[in-house]
Amino acid sequence: MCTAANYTAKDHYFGRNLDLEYSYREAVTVTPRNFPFEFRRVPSLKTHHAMIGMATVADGYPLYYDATNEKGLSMAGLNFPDNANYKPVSEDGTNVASFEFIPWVLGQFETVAQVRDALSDVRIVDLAFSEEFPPSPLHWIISDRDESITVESVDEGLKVHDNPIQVLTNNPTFDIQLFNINNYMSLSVDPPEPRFSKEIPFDTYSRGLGAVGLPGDLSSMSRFVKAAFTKVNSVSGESESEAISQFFHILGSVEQQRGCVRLDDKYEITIYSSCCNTHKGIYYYRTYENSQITGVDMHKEDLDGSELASYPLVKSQQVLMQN
Ligand SMILES: C[C@H](CCC(=O)NCCS(=O)(=O)O)[C@H]1CC[C@H]2[C@@H]3CC[C@@H]4C[C@H](O)CC[C@]4(C)[C@H]3C[C@H](O)[C@]12C
Repeated sequence: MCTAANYTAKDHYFGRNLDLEYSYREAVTVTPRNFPFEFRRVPSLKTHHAMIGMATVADGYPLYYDATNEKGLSMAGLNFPDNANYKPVSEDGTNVASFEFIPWVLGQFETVAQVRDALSDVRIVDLAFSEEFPPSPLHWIISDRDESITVESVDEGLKVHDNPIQVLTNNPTFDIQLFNINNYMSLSVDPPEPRFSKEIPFDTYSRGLGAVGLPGDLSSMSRFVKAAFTKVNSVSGESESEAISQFFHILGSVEQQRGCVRLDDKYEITIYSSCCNTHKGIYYYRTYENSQITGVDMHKEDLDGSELASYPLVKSQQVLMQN
């Protein structure tokens, strides 16, 4: 399970939690403009927009989980088991393999509007990167500063949903996630007005009563509602420090603590949380054990080069002793 979100203060921020019980050796990876992107069934991109994000690099190829390009367009893949349906390669249309989708989009486009147009003849095809990396069942959120869409390749074909909440989690399909939000329309950050009955002497004995009913469990529908409530009501100062702190608190509202979701002999945890300043191209992250925010600035790399730059995650806790 995972959660992705957007937040806008002075700059725009995009990031996600990766919730899993194991790690794929992910690293913060910058792909410069002249790294040759070869694709299986669509023309390669010899030059393209540079991008930064979290990836497993396999045979020199960045398998991105989430990334942002130098124009500020961002994209993340989140688990979508049983619903994702990738298609066989066809003679017509634009056949993009699921593992190519992030580089193919971020390599060429600057805005969600451009992506929406381009997707009209795209089919996500069921080609594997390798035996070690078969296709994962994913759906995607694609965002710029102004809007987000959710892209789902399902039995009926490719669905592109507007995502006004700018949050994505996992199952069920996005139309159901959006509909489910209706159940929570009366939640509020303000103290409630008693409307239950005039007969009962209600007492606002605690702060926060306006949002009683907001789910707190870690299921995917509940995380969608919780992250949406936190995100749409979020307030912060405009400085980088205030904005990224707020962003990590939005993701923190749905993070997974070890022990709460059991998978056979393991537990699902939030392996990392990321927050990219999409304007500055700085990718910040925290890991389950490292609460310190670590950053990688894409503009410190040679973006006209052709070699990937990869930064393995700093995973151990950074404690600042004060005496
Ligand atoms: C598993 C993760 C989602 C986390 C999640 O939701 N976990 C709940 C599991 S559960 O549903 O609760 O059981 C997803 C998110 C992004 C994915 C990578 C995308 C690039 C690449 C694509 C290739 O084709 C296959 C390998 C590849 C490295 C992918 C591996 C894996 O699939 C990643 C990490």
